[in-house]
Amino acid sequence: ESPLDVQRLREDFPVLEREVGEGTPLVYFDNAATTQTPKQVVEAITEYYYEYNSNVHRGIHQLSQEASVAYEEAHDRLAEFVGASGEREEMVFTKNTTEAENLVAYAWGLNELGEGDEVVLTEMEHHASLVTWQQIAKKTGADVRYIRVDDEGKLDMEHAKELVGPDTAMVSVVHVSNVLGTVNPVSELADMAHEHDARIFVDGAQAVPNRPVDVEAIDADFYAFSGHKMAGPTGVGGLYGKKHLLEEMEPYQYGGEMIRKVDFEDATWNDLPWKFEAGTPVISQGIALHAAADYLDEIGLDRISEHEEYVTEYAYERLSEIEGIEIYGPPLGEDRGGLVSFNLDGVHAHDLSSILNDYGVAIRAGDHCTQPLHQKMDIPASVRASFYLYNTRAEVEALVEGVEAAKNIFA
Ligand SMILES: Cc1ncc(COP(=O)(O)O)c(CN[C@@H](CS)C(=O)O)c1O
Repeated sequence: ESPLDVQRLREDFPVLEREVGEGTPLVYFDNAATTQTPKQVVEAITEYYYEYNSNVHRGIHQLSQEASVAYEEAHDRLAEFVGASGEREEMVFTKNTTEAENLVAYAWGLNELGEGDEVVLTEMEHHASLVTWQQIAKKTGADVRYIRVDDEGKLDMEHAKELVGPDTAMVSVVHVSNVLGTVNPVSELADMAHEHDARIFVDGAQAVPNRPVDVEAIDADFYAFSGHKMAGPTGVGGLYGKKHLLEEMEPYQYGGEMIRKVDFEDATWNDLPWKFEAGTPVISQGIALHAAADYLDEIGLDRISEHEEYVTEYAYERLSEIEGIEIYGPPLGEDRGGLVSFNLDGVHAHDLSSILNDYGVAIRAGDHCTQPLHQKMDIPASVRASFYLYNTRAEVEALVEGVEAAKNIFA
């Protein structure tokens, strides 16, 4: 049984009542790309623009005071949401996970990396991490190494032990793979990195929305996530960083809000986290992200995780019954994210996704921003169904029906 009252929760998401095509009920299974947004979050945005829209950072007038307090408290709330005791000083708001990766790659990587240094990634990294560190390594003369992924889509930890060593300066690893669903042993990798005085960056885009995350228990040096993947709005992401690291880092974007004193010769920087938030920040988005964190905590992330497992294992089982289906990632019974990526023999992923669209099922087909992983798996693309707190086992039947239909058409 699911621990959630899904029918009640679905009332918070009007878009889920949508019909597509010729009156076909929408089955939204593209949550790893972006989740839907509950009324409570939309109302937080509306309330901001109707009642206290203003620029932040302490204008003298009342609206600016109210907006500043709300924006600052949103940082404290998201820090708490991921287990950061340093509150706002350890929580930078970015545009998304990708910008968080770039912030650390530029503000930390450009200064800390050089010839002889190594950045250790994994073969399952998203482009937000893989391309970013690959290009920063080119700029600094550092080398990149990739921890192998085995046939079950899990990290080869023996290989990780070989790669992480005295030349390692940074380990950057995805917490939950957006393709395989693999949940990586990020605490173990953090220990390995720290044994060699290296830093670890954890990409939590597919973890923070779906399971309790405690950055201090992991001992992550940096941890990134996106608001739009956790029932929040687009345009805001979170970068957790250990306070002493953020304090040592120079900003990589300059302008208003991030400065303290400026003269014609030089400038000094504002306190954390504002030092890393140049210009007018993501005000309404950050305030809405606070509402999203409250919404998810009210349900309970452990219950959301349990519900996702309930739907995912059913989808895995039902798809496995279809001849010609190949499912990627760890087998059932292992801890995995709320998604199933697969291919149907003889049917290109894009053809399958368009048939599924005819059945009202919204899934993703392509490389999911992990082209090297697909090259390694020797597949041009994959189809991915990804679930969230508002999906049901009954919806999985529409997915199965669509796959069967595609099989009859194409295979
Ligand atoms: C593991 C992981 N890491 C980083 C990102 C980037 O998140 P942004 O909010 O776009 O910056 C994503 C977003 N993956 C989307 C778009 S490709 C998917 O369909 O899988 C992700 O899954």
